[in-house]
Amino acid sequence: QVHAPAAPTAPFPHAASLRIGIVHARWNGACIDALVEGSLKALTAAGVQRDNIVVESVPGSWELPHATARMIAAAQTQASSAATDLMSATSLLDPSSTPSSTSSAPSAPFDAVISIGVLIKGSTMHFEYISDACVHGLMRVGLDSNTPVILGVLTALTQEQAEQRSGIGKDAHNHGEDWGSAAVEMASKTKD
Ligand SMILES: O=Nc1c(NC[C@H](O)[C@H](O)[C@H](O)CO)[nH]c(=O)[nH]c1=O
Repeated sequence: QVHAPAAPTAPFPHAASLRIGIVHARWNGACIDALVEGSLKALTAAGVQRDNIVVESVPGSWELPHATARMIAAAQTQASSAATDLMSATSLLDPSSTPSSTSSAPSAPFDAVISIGVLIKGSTMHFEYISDACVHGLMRVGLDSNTPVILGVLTALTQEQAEQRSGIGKDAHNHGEDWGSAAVEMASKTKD
């Protein structure tokens, strides 16, 4: 089994301020739980604050592109509307004005999102169609939103393959850890 290249050793100075989203499907729950935990482990080990990681779930991998797009868009809208409120409340034209409410600082958009799903081949072509649509959909969401979307979708031919890549079993490797490292690296690139 080929492992991802080691993450760059350079520390990521912005890690403590990064906001990371994780969207995960619920099919094949044992693998999903392990992959999410592996991603969280790598993110926090790199210095990302657990409070800055938002985790959401969807029924299956088919729903990942839509949910990922909505998670990114919601955070961007919330951040821009909060910033607008702040600006309108402290009008530069009227220095005496003060913020109307003690609103907290605008919530920031996500710096990267990890989309996690586990697809296992069955006896029909369902697996192929969902896998293809999901992977291409996630690529499009990342490009359209200009937010790094990390591909955390296992497309396994057998249960054993899925478990091996979820860190379950002898000599298994949890790919969730690689996805967490990739998220920090890509998110940091937009901060540098
Ligand atoms: O069928 N197998 C799988 C699956 N099917 C459900 C699909 O993603 C979707 O949720 C439903 O079709 C409803 O839209 N979803 C997975 O994540 N893994 C699978 O292995």
